[in-house]
Amino acid sequence: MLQTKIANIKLANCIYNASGPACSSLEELQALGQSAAGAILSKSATLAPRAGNPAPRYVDTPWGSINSMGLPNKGHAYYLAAAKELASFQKPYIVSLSGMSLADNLKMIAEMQEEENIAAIELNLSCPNLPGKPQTAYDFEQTEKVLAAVFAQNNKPLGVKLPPYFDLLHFEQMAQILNQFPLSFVSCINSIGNGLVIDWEKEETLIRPKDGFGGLGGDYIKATALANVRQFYLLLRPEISVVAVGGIKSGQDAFEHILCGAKAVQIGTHLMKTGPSCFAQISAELTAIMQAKGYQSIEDFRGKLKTAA
Ligand SMILES: O=C(O)c1[nH]c(=O)[nH]c(=O)c1I
Repeated sequence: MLQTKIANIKLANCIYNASGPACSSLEELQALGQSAAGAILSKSATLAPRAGNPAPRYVDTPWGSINSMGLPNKGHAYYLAAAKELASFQKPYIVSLSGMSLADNLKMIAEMQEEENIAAIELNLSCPNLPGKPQTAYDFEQTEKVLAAVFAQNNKPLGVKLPPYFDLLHFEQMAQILNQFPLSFVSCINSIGNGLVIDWEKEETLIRPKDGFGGLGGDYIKATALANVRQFYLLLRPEISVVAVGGIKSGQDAFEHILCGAKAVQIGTHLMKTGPSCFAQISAELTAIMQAKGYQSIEDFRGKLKTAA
C-alpha cells in the first residue's frame, strides 16, 4: 500500500526519518531500524566528529521547532561503519553528508562507494547553522561546481537536501542546474533558516547559538515545504524523485505532500516530539485516507494535485 521507489531503491514504506533528529548514534539508528520507517537516514556527517554549537540549541515549540545544532556528529567513518550493523533491518540505509568543504565531501563520498550496505547518499547542501558559512544551495554557481565534481567520481545513488526557495525564478534556476546531473532524488526542504523564537516572559531567545537565530521545522514550514515539493516535481526530470520533508506529523500531511508529487516523505520535528512510533502512526493514518478514497498505491494519486476551479 505504502511501498515506493526512489530511483531504483525500493522502500516497503514511503515514510522514513529526516536527517538530523534522533539519528546520530548507532542506538538511534537501530531504533529507526526497529520502527515502521521504510528507510534509515543518518545525521549529516563531516569528515571528523564535531561537538556542534552550545546548548540550548534545539527547542520544541507549539508550532514546531527551532534548532541551531551546528552539525554535531560522530564523523563520517562512524556512519560508514554503522552500515554493516544496520543491514539486518533489511531496509535502505542512507548516509547524509555535509562536509565543511568540497574536498571533504569528495573524500567522504569516495569512501562510501564500496560499502554495499549504504543504499544512497543524501548530500546536504543546506545547513543553515554554521556561523559564517552560507547555505551552499543558495549559491547557484557553487552548487553547479559541487555537483560537477561529485558526479565526476560518484557511482552510488545520490540525492541532495535542498533549502526552501521562495522565488519562482529561483526554482527554475535551481531545476535547470539539477536537471544536468544524474541525481537520484532531491529532498525538499531543510529547515527555514534563521528564524527567531522568543520567550517573552524571560525576554530572551529560546536558543543560544547565533543570538537565537535557527532553522525552523514543523507546522511553521509545511506550506513552504509543499510549495517546494510541488515546484521541483513539476520542473525536474521524472528520473529525479522528490522526497518531501517539512511539517509532516499526520497521514493527512503525508497525503498532501504525495499529492504534490513526493515519492517518499521524511519526518523530523514530529519524530523528535513523539519518537519512532510516529512512523506506524503516520502510516496507519495515510493508509486509512487512501482506503477511504479508493487508492491502492501512492501512484494512484501522486502528483495529481488540481488547481482550484
Ligand atoms: O544545525 C544543524 O546541525 C542542522 N540543522 C538544520 O536544521 N539543518 C541542517 O541541515 C543541519 I547540518
